[in-house]
Amino acid sequence: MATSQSVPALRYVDASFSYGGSPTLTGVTGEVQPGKALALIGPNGAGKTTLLRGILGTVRVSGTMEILGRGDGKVPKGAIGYVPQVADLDATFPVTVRQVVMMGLYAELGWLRRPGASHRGRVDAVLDRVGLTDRANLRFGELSGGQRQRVLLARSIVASPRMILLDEPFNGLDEPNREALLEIIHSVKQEGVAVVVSTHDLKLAYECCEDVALLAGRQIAFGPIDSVLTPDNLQKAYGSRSTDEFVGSGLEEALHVG
Ligand SMILES: Nc1ncnc2c1ncn2[C@@H]1O[C@H](COP(=O)(O)OP(=O)(O)OP(=O)(O)O)[C@@H](O)[C@H]1O
Repeated sequence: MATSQSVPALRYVDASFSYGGSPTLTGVTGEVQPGKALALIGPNGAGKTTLLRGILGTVRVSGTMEILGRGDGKVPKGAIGYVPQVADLDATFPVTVRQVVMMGLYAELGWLRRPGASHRGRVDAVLDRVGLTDRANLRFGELSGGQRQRVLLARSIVASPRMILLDEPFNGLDEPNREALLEIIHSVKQEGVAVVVSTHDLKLAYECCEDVALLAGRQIAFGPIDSVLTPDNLQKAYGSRSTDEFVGSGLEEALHVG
């Protein structure tokens, strides 16, 4: 878990992100302190996932990007937890909930992947934390979508990361699962973990994030949520698109504020 409040967990200055050709996302400047959360907000194709991939080192980044105080991309094993947008696990794959969470320790376990009692204890503790102890031996595919999302979050935090990246984690979740996920995010923040979450859900941003990066192929604005999510900035990001598709997300209300 994080120990220093002075070194940002993530800091980038005029960073650009590309898949090899011309940049997909440009002009990104901002930082996330340990124990704080940043929401990445923007329309489809804005570059939210791309920015997360930049942190993970799977897309090309130019400009400055420092992760946990390092600018060389050499992040300690297990220091970043990741919950992808689309589950990277086939729900029909015969693997138990406990095994899925254990995957979060693979970097520590090495290629033999032989967990000891302490690894099993950590998996049990994190399953308890996400409220799924009684589901531990079920097949992953037998769980509801929201429960699966909680398992994937458990997998991302079992190695005690210093930063977690969540790609649209609340898509399609019902209220109890949404609440459960929010509570876990709040509790890991209290332990000093930095959180970066891509979301279309502005309410979520208000509920758990201090800062927002508003993106639309470039960074429109970065900073405290109230100063970024202004009608003017949202219009810049979303243009003249109908707000119908955002009903319930908080965007429609935000665009009509003031
Ligand atoms: N592997 C890839 N190779 C090339 N271009 C890609 C790749 N993945 C995404 N892109 C492009 O990068 C741009 C940004 O996509 P990205 O997935 O980062 O947007 P997003 O803001 O996360 O969108 P959404 O809200 O729909 O998930 C899009 O134009 C997309 O087509």
